[in-house]
Amino acid sequence: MDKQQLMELARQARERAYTPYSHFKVGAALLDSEGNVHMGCNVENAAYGPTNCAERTALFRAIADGCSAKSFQAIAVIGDTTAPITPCGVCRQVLVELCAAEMPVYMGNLNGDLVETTIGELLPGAFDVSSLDSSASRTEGLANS
Ligand SMILES: O=c1ccn([C@H]2C[C@H](O)[C@@H](CO)O2)c(=O)[nH]1
Ligand SMILES: [Zn+2]
Repeated sequence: MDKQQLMELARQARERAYTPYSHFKVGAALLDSEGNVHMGCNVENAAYGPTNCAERTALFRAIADGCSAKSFQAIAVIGDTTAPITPCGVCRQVLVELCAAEMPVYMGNLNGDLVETTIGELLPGAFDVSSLDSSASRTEGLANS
């Protein structure tokens, strides 16, 4: 499965988006370690806050289907944007949690533009599991005092 094929699946996932409020449809396709693809779309809510982005829908589906964190090969995201769509901050945080820093992230639009990056580039210096290490916090606390 190449990046164009994964993007085409994201494009198909986008058609299923539930967007009665923004009318802004987004699709995502997440390639797992076995070559299976988990598709996601954004799902909005009248209370706005509970809205789930396409990227997180795909990631959470894959975890619920039994995939391991950090085992994914790539994710493609597509929206009807002038420049290729870029994941929101909340999705970047979830991508950091569940994907390897160097995993390819393909960002596209309906015109066929495609930009490739990684979650490490999208969210440098992220707060992640290593940030919760209490001995590291203590060491930094001592260094800062
Ligand atoms: O990368 C993105 C950016 C936005 N959205 C959704 C959230 C909301 O439903 C709509 C408008 O922000 O697009 C996504 O799904 N993914
Ligand atoms: Zn998001």
